[in-house]
Amino acid sequence: MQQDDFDFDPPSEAQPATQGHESQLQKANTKPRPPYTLIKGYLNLAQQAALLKEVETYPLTRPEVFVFGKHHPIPRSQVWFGDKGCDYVYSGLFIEAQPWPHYAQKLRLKLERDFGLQSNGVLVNLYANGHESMGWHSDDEKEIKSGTDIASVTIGASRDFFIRHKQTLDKQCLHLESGDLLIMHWPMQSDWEHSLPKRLKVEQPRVNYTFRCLIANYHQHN
Ligand SMILES: O=C(O)CCC(=O)C(=O)O
Ligand SMILES: [Fe+2]
Repeated sequence: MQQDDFDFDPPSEAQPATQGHESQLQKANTKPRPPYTLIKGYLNLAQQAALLKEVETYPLTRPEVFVFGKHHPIPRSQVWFGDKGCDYVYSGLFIEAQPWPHYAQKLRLKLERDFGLQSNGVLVNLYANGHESMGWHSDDEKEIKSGTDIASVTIGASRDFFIRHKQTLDKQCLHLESGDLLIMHWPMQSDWEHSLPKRLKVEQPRVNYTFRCLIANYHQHN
């Protein structure tokens, strides 16, 4: 065992704090409820620190998107790590998979061990401060494998995360803090959108990892 492996290997003791899809409350409530599981404090401080340090080595970029006839840099920076053949088209941008860094890979294996989460790629977003954000969207790209969940891990600054039903516009706000894990269960992306609004008072950076399972080689065949 490598010395730096110690802190990702023990099984997690964290328990689900909120189960978006199974609570008694939900059964009694007729309003649509997003199918998610929120696990507060999933990662301990050492795990968070290891990931934050690793982020400094990531080849983050700030691609431009074409909206309303103009090019705009996205209001955050990002990188996509994935297995061979797991390239991704996200916000209309083709992103080639970069090889997995050490701790991002360890986190992927931990999620698989703790929850049986299947993933072959992770999108990492860095929000330098509360001026950076992500607009309403669903992670419903065609290359995402049907039936798979999306796991989102937050490190750094706490931020509000909104979830909104596409038809009823019912809205929920989750306050995501460093170390929290949010699992968005299939088929949440078909009925719900999510966003990370600006919070101008936030001065610290936040990093978010969203683990996804793609159909391998999708862009070679489509
Ligand atoms: O930063 C977040 O919590 C959201 C990230 C997200 O929605 C995405 O990467 O698709
Ligand atoms: Fe998303």
